[in-house]
Amino acid sequence: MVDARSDKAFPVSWDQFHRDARALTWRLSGDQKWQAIVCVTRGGLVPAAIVARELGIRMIETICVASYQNYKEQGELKVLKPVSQEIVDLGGGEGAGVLVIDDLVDTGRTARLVREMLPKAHYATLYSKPMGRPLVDTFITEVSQDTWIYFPWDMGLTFQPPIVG
Ligand SMILES: O=P(O)(O)OC[C@H]1O[C@H](OP(=O)(O)OP(=O)(O)O)[C@H](O)[C@@H]1O
Ligand code: HPA
Ligand SMILES: [Mg+2]
Repeated sequence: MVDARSDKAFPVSWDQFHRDARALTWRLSGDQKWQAIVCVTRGGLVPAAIVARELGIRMIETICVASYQNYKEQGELKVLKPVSQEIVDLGGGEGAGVLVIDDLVDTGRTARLVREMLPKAHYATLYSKPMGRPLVDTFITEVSQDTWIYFPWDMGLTFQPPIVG
């Protein structure tokens, strides 16, 4: 489980995730009226649902990318479905007025690719690591590069042996 990339664990409960998603929404709820949310699947689906509910946004698009296989190993970045031209053209083009939501930025490779498609969009994540941070406009919590974030949908309740005994 421990490797050079991530020897610390940052487990996030459903409660914490929900609180962080609401905190992100507060930061995004200023004067700007978002025309649409683009969520980066699959990790962006859950935060996007919460943010969309809080901001009253019903225009929601996906961009489907995959890169991490076998957990923690990043492979080739694959775009399985790009964002539609209709969404790119909103607000005058290049994604202006569009809010991109993902669960986190790590190396920033995913964010860089999405930004090429939507250069004027606002990129928001719940969590960030130092390498990806320059690519995000708004985020809630930063963890170190060698930390692995465990999302609630990837975990379950397990018995913990007593500390003594
Ligand atoms: O900054 P990066 O190093 O590119 O990593 C961040 C991306 O990695 C994860 O997605 P993943 O490709 O594992 O797919 P998933 O969302 O379907 O889990 C995460 O949800 C981000 O989208
Ligand atoms: O720290 C992480 N946790 C879960 N998925 C990820 N994908 C890239 N980095 C991470
Ligand atoms: Mg993802």
